[in-house]
Amino acid sequence: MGLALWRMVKGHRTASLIMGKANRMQHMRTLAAQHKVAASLIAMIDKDGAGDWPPRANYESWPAALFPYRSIYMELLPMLYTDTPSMDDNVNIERRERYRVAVQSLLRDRITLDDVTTILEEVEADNWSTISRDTLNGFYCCVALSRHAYRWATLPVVKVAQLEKELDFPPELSIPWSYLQRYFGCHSDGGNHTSNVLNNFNPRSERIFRFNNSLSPTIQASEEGFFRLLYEVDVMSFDIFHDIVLAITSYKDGKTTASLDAMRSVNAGLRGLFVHFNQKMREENVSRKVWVNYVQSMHAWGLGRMIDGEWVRFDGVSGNQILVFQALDALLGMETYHPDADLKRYMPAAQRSFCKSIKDNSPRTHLEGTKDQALKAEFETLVAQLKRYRAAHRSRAMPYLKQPAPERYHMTTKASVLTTDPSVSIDTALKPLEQLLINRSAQTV
Ligand code: HEM
Repeated sequence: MGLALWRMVKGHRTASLIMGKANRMQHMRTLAAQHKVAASLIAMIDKDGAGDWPPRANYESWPAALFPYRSIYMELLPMLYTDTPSMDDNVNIERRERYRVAVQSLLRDRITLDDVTTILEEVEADNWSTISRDTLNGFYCCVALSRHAYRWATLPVVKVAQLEKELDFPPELSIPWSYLQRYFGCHSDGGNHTSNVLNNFNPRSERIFRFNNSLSPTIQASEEGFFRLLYEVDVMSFDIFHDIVLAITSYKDGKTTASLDAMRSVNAGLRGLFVHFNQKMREENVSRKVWVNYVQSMHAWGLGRMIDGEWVRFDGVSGNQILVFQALDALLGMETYHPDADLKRYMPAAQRSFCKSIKDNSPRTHLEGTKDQALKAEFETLVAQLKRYRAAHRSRAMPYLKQPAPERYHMTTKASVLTTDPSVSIDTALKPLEQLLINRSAQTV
């Protein structure tokens, strides 16, 4: 099902509920005055989303002080990327050095850091006269991706880059990042799903930063197809968030039938999302042959540093940071997939708050006997659907990770390098990650 067809089906399924995104948004704003869960959704939409969901990211009206960041990334993409990575470490070390020196020199020449920090100080003081929230989102994406590009400095990822454990960033990339980390309440040195994936689309759903400049149609289409699939998951999620809030607040207000309608709508929304996932996570949309090295590479991280006497290695961007699955798990009352420290590293504060508020207010544990029988059944349907989704995700995802990529060690964005031992097979190396997925499915009850 394409997004257009999904929109038609969705219009039909929500007939008994509030129609149209603007009306739904307005209704949430009204509910926010009385219900914490609605208030936390609105707070998230206003802060991370710049007034919408998926987040709005503006690439048209940037303050002059920030604009060079964008042009430097674009200008140096041909130096960052190659279709045929070398198997020679020395060649790759040289390439990495060349890219980093070029970045440092352009940043130094074109960026006036004081002007950048003045803007970010204003944001910190909640003064939006120089930059709008949607422009800040675009800038968040740009700095995050520029940091990922600087970190790898050779795409596809190669072994010498994977062995790097620690890295100093140029001040133009490190100082703004600490402001952005504070503003979004998200502490990883690397980017996250919001900064790298969602904010990389403008309001016309066009993707701004690409990670390859290959002429290969398969590489181009797979990069586009994969990130568009992820973005569209969040396009579909807005209605699910709305319906989750409606299910909770209606129940609290004693309107059991309205709560039941909303839960049915949550399940219908997830069904639509699941169909979309099944149709787009396919060879013709995202090729297995190129995904691991040409699509996923950029979003890994795998660098660390000492924090309070402890070595911390940060993960890269993973599907595990997608909000809707965390929101649905919270509605079921499940523990979070991420431990608390990881949540703070990889999920913006407003998104964490929304999920916590769903969990704190979910009616599931209060459902009683025959009165709430139908609602209980809808929760069971949600469990079954999520389990089905998790099984499908595992069986679709694993073959992508098992494709040969001789220029690199086995790696995933979460675990970084899995092993440097050539005698360890990819199946063995991936076992612990596959186990995580199996465990999550078993915890879905
Ligand atoms: C080639 C594509 C993909 C691969 C290879 C892949 C691989 C993985 C792996 C290995 C994990 C477990 C480790 C971790 O937490 O990062 C994971 C987790 C996860 N992925 Fe994916 N994934 C892919 C695409 C997707 C897509 C398209 C979605 C969403 C539509 C998604 C959603 C998730 C979620 C929600 C989790 C957390 C576990 C859970 O809640 O069940 N992934 N993925």
